[in-house]
Amino acid sequence: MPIVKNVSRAVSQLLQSSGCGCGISIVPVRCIGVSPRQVASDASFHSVSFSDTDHPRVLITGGLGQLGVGLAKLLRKHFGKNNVILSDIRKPADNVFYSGPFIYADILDYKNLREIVVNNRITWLFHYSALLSAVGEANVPLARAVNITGLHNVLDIAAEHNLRLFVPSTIGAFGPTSPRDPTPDLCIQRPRTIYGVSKVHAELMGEYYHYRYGLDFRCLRYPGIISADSQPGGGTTDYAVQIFHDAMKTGKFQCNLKPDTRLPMMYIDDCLRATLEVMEAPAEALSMRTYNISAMSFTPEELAQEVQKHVPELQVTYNVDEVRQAIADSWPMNFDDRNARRDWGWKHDYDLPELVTTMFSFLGSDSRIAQAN
Ligand SMILES: NC(=O)c1ccc[n+]([C@@H]2O[C@H](COP(=O)([O-])OP(=O)(O)OC[C@H]3O[C@@H](n4cnc5c(N)ncnc54)[C@H](O)[C@@H]3O)[C@@H](O)[C@H]2O)c1
Ligand SMILES: C[C@@H](O)[C@H](N)C(=O)O
Repeated sequence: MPIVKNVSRAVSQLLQSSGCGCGISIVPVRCIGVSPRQVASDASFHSVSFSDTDHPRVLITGGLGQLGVGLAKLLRKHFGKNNVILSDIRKPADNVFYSGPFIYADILDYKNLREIVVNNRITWLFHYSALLSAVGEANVPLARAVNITGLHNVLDIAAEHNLRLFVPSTIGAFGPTSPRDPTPDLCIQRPRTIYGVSKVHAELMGEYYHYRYGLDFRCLRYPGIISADSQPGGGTTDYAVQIFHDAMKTGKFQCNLKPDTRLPMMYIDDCLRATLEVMEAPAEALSMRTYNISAMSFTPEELAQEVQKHVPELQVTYNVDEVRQAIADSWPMNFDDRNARRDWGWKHDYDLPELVTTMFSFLGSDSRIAQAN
């Protein structure tokens, strides 16, 4: 296809997908000839070969954490194995490496990331790299670099190459002065962790690039995510995954949050499905670019009671981690996700009893397989 046709289709896609509905005229970055990084107006736009009938070409950054491998699996089912590239700075396990394309990508290396996007004709980018709340407090300079500088690289590359960009935010983007029960989409956001500050920054920068440059930025604020086959990366909600493993292995669980600490949570399948759904939603359906999504809220005590229905002998003790407790006490207790439900039909499948049953059936079959081997 001639380049001129490609570019004009890209521009019209970009204009259609801007969908801000705010009455402000959008000038895509490429039309004004100066990108946020001062890239020449004729540089590297040939990656735009994705039309509505094609599958997107996907890159996932930070893909070896709790969520990325599951996301790759879901997207590969929809778009084909070779259209979804998982990336990280860590070495993948054999089963991950052999399940589809994997590439080394450090989001702090702008040129490396740009080369990957260009050479692989990427059209959709899921930006999962981050340091989570607890590990972020333990290493603020690194969290600031990965979560803020890394995001800047991703935003610029996405704007230059006309990508559809998904960046997850979190319940951690709210703070002690936000309304906590429930927390709406739009309210005061003054988080007190570097993680939360960087996520508010990501929400605002993504929306700014959308309105300023027409970037197709989409963002969901995830609750704490619970998964059976992947480990959390150092957050405040990690206890809600660990309890299942300890219940199965030792029958004893020591919780690092107080028994009555209520936080929004979600099963990983709901989270990843929501992510795909918001990326596939028509731009005109999105009245906002950053949405809360919700499924359930519970306290450690309530989770333990539900777990004890499956493992009655489980003993739970509490040894509160002051850092995590202070973080949890500043976060939403319940999330108001009415806008996501109204705009693009978000609906969760898993509530607390279903989550617990699903976790045990997964871990149970997993441990039976391990014992048999
Ligand atoms: N898991 C949750 O409960 C949850 C909840 C809300 C939001 N989120 C968000 O979802 C995303 C994925 O979360 P997760 O739980 O999988 O995180 P994780 O901590 O498990 O994984 C993050 C990954 O980022 C990678 N990374 C670190 N520095 C990097 C760099 N310089 N370049 C490239 N990759 C780098 C790490 O190696 C790691 O594999 C994050 O942005 C997180 O903030 C997660
Ligand atoms: C909530 C979420 O962002 C992450 N699991 C954390 O606790 O930091």
